[in-house]
Amino acid sequence: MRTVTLTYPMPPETAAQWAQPQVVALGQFDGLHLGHVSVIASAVALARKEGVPAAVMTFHPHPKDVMGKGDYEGYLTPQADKQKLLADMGVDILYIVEFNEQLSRVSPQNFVSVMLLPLHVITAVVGFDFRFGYQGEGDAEMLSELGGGAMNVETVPPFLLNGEKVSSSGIRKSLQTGELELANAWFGRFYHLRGMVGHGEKRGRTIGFPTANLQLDDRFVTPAKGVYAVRVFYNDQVLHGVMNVGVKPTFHEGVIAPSFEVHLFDFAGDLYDKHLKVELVSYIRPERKFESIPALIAQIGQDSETAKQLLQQYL
Ligand SMILES: Cc1cc2nc3c(=O)[nH]c(=O)nc-3n(C[C@H](O)[C@H](O)[C@H](O)COP(=O)(O)O)c2cc1C
Ligand SMILES: Nc1ncnc2c1ncn2[C@@H]1O[C@H](COP(=O)(O)OP(=O)(O)O)[C@@H](O)[C@H]1O
Repeated sequence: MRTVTLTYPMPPETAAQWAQPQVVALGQFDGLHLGHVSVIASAVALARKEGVPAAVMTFHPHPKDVMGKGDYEGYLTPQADKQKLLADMGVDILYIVEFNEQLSRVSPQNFVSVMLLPLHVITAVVGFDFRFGYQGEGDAEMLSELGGGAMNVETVPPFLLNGEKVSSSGIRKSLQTGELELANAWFGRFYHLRGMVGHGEKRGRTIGFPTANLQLDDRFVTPAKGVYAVRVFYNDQVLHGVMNVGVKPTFHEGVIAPSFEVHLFDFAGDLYDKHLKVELVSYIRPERKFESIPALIAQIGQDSETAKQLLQQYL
């Protein structure tokens, strides 16, 4: 897959370089959940049928990150993850349009005439609720009108799971309230975090549970505070473990930034500065303050047993 960064307005030489008959799926696609997958799979299938490249056009940073008041809660699939997942889906070209104040003011007309038609897009594939252009004035119907005869528009209906519409906002809410099962079902895979192992407070080893403290690679959506059964990808190995997301109220009175710490089963070794991918398989319990350190140790022991049971099916 080729990844191409575009800015508005697209310079003619850039358009000339990438202009070719192509099918383009348009959208933010943060999460690449089952709904997004159905839009992108439709685009890939259409492109294969027409014998042209399958492209995705998305925006970065997330419009809410740019337009909000600094309250954006992060990405479900940061850029690097998005690229990998899209390549795995058979996408040939990923256009990342730089989102900024200027782009937010572009009319639907100008977006289509400056960013789509010069690329010779033959079909644009969008989800049923796709909006574009200044204040979201444009929808699929307008996209089709503005494309004139040059560009078809295919609209993909909502993807339902147990009668509910799969959505990024629903996934964010589920992750933040500990409804991990629902979030994972809507993703069609396990939610994961990625990061380098940094130094913590060096207490873990003294209580019999060393924990690798993750410094996240990007601004991931923070899942609910608490304990998770996790699968950890380290080099070529898949290891099982238990993760605590939280502020360690047993040891800290004030508010500290949440930490993401993983205790790996059947592992001994140095993980500092190593890169881990951590898949969140099950939510076990909320984080809480313990009256004593032995009580916390006993609970972590129980959490580990629970996690081992839950992860058994993935051995
Ligand atoms: C499975 C697990 C569950 C945990 N649960 C809690 C908890 O409920 N409350 C709490 O204050 N700390 C909890 N912790 C965090 C420990 O307090 C922390 O791992 C320990 O203080 C070591 O921190 P360090 O790695 O920074 O040295 C948990 C840690 C693990 C691995
Ligand atoms: N089973 C294990 N799970 C996680 N980390 C381990 C394990 N065994 C050894 N380690 C190492 O120990 C470190 C964690 O020890 P800990 O005392 O909790 O220190 P820190 O507070 O710096 O995280 C990890 O970063 C890793 O290098």
